[in-house]
Amino acid sequence: MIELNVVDETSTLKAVILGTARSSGPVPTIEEAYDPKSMEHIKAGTYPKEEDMIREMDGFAQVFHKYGVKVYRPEVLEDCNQIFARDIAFVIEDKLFHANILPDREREFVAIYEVLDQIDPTKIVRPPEEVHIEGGDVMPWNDHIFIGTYTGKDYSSFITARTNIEAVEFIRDMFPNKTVKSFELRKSNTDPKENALHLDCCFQPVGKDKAILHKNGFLVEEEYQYLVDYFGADNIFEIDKEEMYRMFSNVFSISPEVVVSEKSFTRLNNWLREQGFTVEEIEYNEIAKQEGLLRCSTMPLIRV
Ligand SMILES: NC(=O)NCCC[C@H](N)C(=O)O
Repeated sequence: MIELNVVDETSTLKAVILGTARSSGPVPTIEEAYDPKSMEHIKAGTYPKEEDMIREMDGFAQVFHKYGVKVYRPEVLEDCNQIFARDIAFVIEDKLFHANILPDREREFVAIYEVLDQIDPTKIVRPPEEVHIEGGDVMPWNDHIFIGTYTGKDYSSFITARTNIEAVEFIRDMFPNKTVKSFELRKSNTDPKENALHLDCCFQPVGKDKAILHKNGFLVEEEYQYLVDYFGADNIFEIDKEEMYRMFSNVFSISPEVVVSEKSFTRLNNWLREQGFTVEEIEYNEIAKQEGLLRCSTMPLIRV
């Protein structure tokens, strides 16, 4: 049995699901794309090739092996994009939540049955249908749970809005002893530089008390300020629009000391090293073309 345990973003990782780029299907049409960065690359003829994405994900898997992390991969479904394991489910404490994800992505969940079969069924929670939620928007952080959301009346017009107010209330009810803090995120169906697809596209804690943050990803200044005050301005690495677009906030922590990052994120990687982190640099810029990076490709099961 897998004894689920995740209470933060950075404790030492013991078991994780890593998505797969195998059989991810033909290049989608613009109508089939569900994020603006993929759309941009479809239009430009630069959509990533499957073989390149497989190579990048294999590089990520090798880092996990180096650190003794147990890695589960989804069963490969034919012509199905299963790269972003993060969004289909998430673990808080000892429960795995089956996300009510964008309908276009629903098929991805069944493919992790190998993991589901090893979890006590009473620990698997399916939120009610009206609760829209994706793991990229959910971050347990000790006595807090941070959640990205969008509550505008035009919610349904944004394919980039994945977590609604019902989700925030649902998580609040599930964890009455935690502070559930929600953040309104900036959404754009067409401009990836003005779109925080998920909370992890504009914010992520690293180490024990630091965070990467992008102000323009937040619609409400006080909510952005909450994070600055919570971590302290000196502990924040603020990224600009271009860096958000390149997904600087979507690195991934293997422990409070070790962060996996993209090789080309020089400014961030230097800052991380100055702060005393070990930075495991890998290539991931082809996957980045689909508006997701390292955190998005993983679904932690056990951190201790
Ligand atoms: N947590 C994340 O930000 N996941 C990235 C998902 C990217 C994918 N193209 C999507 O739009 O669902």
